Amino acid sequence: MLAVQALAVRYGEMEVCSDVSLSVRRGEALALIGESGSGKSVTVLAVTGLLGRGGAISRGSVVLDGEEISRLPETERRRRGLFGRRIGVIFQNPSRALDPVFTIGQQLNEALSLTGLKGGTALRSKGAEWLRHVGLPDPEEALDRYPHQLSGGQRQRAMIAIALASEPELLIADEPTTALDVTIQAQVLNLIRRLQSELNLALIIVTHDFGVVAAMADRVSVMYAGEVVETGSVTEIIRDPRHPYTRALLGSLPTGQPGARIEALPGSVPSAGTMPTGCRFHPRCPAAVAECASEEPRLEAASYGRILRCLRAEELAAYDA
Ligand SMILES: Nc1ncnc2c1ncn2[C@@H]1O[C@H](COP(=O)(O)OP(=O)(O)OP(=O)(O)O)[C@@H](O)[C@H]1O
Repeated sequence: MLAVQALAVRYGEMEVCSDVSLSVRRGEALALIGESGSGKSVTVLAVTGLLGRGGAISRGSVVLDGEEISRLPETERRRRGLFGRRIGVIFQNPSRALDPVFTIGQQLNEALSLTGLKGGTALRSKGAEWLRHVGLPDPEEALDRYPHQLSGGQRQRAMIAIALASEPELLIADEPTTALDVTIQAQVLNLIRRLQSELNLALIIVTHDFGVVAAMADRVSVMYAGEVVETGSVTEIIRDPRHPYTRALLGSLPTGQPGARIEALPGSVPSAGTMPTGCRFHPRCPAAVAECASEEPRLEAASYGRILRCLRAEELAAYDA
């Protein structure tokens, strides 16, 4: 459904994504994980044509269902209905995505009319059906409410209903539950997963939480400093992470043992102006050798069926074996 190949994105002079390759099939869920600032959101904005002022795709390709869309200007991509119609997006903060001056029903109508549905009664009953689908209490009544008259969890559900009402082929959820209570988080994640499977959607879920990855996704792409560094099946990556960064991410999870030490990864993601030479992760990498500081690793298929960006991938795998 979506194939992003060697994508680079700039804001003015700053290259904020340098080499992002990922793909997702119909009916499949891909998680995009990485620390804050690794370029996850920028990747999503580039795909949807929402980079905004000063932002542009500078290299690479974005192919949506066979059509190359990265060369289209942002406005053209949006006008042709790629965003909203073929790609549904759920943002971290529903207040950003929902328009405060229109009722939930009016916003649902707009999405539904993209599918060709017309007529007040038909729109209203379909709108209520969507709200019921996402588990909103009193859907009929909720149609006439403004976003501020709903709770945070309800707003998130309404946004999911609006994103799906236009019947997109690809759903992108960017940290869809970060702003919610943990109990509501689980409900909303289950809801997204259920709808994704019922509607056979391609799903990209952006997160920095491996728990979310495990619960939601079939495959995962790990991002670091504007690049994808490892891609593979969720089960395999959680059981046997290969890239030193993925290992560090998984190693920094609390184990649940009282008093157990959490292995913190020292330092932070470098920013666009201060990228290290060679491998971008080398200054923080416990496995780095001299070569890592000078040679840029490419994203390559490793012999054991994983896609990795690490000069020492084969060597470390042999060592582990
Ligand atoms: N509008 C913008 N103008 C300039 N730089 C930007 C803009 N938006 C993002 N960036 C930069 O792009 C880089 C990647 O940001 P992005 O928001 O994609 O990270 P992220 O991985 O989604 O982080 P988080 O988990 O915190 O959302 C950051 O260095 C950020 O400062």
